[in-house]
Parts: sequence; C-alpha cells; structure tokens
Amino acid sequence: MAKIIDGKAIAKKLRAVVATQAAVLKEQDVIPGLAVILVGDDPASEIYVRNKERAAAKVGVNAKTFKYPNDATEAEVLAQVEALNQDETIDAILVQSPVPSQINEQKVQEAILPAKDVDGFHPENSGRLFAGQKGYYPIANTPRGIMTMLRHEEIDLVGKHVVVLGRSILVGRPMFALLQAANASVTLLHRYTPADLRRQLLATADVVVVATGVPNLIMGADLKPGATVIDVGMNRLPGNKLVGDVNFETATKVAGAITPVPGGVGPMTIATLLETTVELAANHHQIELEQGWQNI
Ligand SMILES: Nc1nc(=O)c2c([nH]1)NC[C@@H]1CN(c3ccc(C(=O)N[C@@H](CCC(=O)O)C(=O)O)cc3)C=[N+]21
Repeated sequence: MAKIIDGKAIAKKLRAVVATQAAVLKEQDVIPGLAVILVGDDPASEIYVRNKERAAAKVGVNAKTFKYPNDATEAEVLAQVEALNQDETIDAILVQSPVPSQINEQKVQEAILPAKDVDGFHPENSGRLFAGQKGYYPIANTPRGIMTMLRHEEIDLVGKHVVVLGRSILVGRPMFALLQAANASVTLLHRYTPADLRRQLLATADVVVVATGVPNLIMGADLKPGATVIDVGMNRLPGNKLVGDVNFETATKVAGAITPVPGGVGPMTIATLLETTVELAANHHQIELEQGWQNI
C-alpha cells in the first residue's frame, strides 16, 4: 500500500514558518495585504476563497475578497485591478481563474503589476520561469506547493521520468518548468494525447502529476509500481463528495506514495499563496526574510 502524503500536515508546518515571517514584518509595521478578485461562481474557486480567508487571518495576512457577479464587465475588473495596483496596503493581487467568457483573462493577468502578481501569471514572471531565470519572482502557487511537498517527502527527481497531465497556466505549464529546473525528465500530456500513448508513457513514470479535472482518469493499473502520484484534481461529485482525478482506491495499491483529495495539494496551494504574499510584502518594503520551505 502507498504512503499517503499528508498535504494538510506539511501545509501546517509551512504556515507556521509563514506566520514567523509575517511577525518579522509586523515588527516594522508591515501587514501583508492580499487582494482576491472573484468573478462569478466557479465551485473550485468558492472552496479556495473560503479556505484561504480562514488561513490568511491565522498567519497574519490581511486578505480581502472583491466579489463580482457573473455578468461583470471586463472594464469593471480592470478598474479594480488598477485600483489595487495603486493601493499601498496591497502587496499581492490574485484574480481567480476561470473568469466568465466576456472577460479576457489574458488582459486581466497582464494588467496586474508584476511586483504584486502573486499567481506568477504575468508574462514578465512566467517568462522568467520558462527561461529558467535565477533570482526571485513569483511562481504559480499550486506547482510551487507541489515542489515543496516533493522536497519534504525527499522524493528524488534528478533524471527521473515525470509525467504531467494537463497544460493549464494554473498548474501544468509551470509544473513542467519547475520539474525541468529540478533536473527531471518531464513529459507533458494533455487532452489530445491518444490514450494508448498516455498508457505507454505512464507505465514508465516515476512521478505523475495529474491536473485535468477528469475524475478517475488515472487508475492503479495505469501506474508503474512504486510511482509517486500527485493528484491536483478538485471535482465535486453528485452528493457533494470531493474527489481528485486519480482513482484513489486502485492507485494506493500500486503507487509508492500518493496525495489524497481532500487533504493533499489543496492545503499546500493555500499555504504557498500565503508564503508568496509575505515574500511580495517583504520585497515591497525591502525587508530581508529567511526562505520558508527550507525550514519545514
Ligand atoms: N488564480 C487562481 N489561482 C489558484 O490557485 C486557483 C484559482 N485561480 N482558481 C481556483 C483554483 C482552485 N484552487 C484551490 C485551492 C485549494 C483548495 C483547497 O483548499 N482544497 C481543500 C478542500 C477541503 C474542503 O473540502 O474544503 C483540500 O483539497 O483539502 C481548493 C481549490 C486554487 N485555484
């Protein structure tokens, strides 16, 4: 049976480090400010907003949510971003993905000041990631949190075959870049990958990261025995049960280690979001911090 990777417990340790960092800022009268813009009513986004407000308050981050209806205009959202760019009390801005179709998500991402871009979606930040640049810049929190989790679990990536399923800007693409920077051999698959090719590649994967939004896409029989499985899926089934993209029942019998849903990647995303927020606040006020993940 696979080891269950306890994302909730690792997130708790990371939040404790972030709380210490926030306390350092507080000594200099800096309270990190995170602004979240939520347009419409995506179910995964609702969970995210609820959990992150709770977690932010506990570590000493001031989180504010700006809710807009499904029919909000692009101009309204851009005006909100602009106001937050100018707001000295706001260090980090996040626009929940997805946004309704009348709003050009790309345009909104590019409107956020790169220094306040807590998701790392601005091309100035994502460009640095894809160029493999050194130095500090914000990186998408879900893949960054997954890297922290893999490091915490001491899972070796050097030269290993890692299969990433899904190519979103939120997860798949930055995940690919981070794993590659960690010297893994990364294969990025997506909805147009034929099932038999997917099966062939998965059979040789030492680590699998699944971020597709398709429940039960990956079964135990698809995995190489002993593989590490990271399930990013967040699917609500009828009856309100929350499941990932991996069939947990069968996968635990084959994998070496696996993240559960809930209690795996989700809590790490939130803890990492707070970590990035505190880093952006420190940069904004030119205060030195010790690096977070090294201390967990
Ligand atoms: N710009 C942007 N950045 C995001 O990072 C982003 C986004 N948009 N849009 C929505 C998705 C979804 N997402 C979640 C994060 C944590 C949980 C989470 O806390 N999950 C708990 C759920 C527990 C419960 O049931 O409450 C868990 O997995 O244990 C859920 C969903 C971030 N997203």
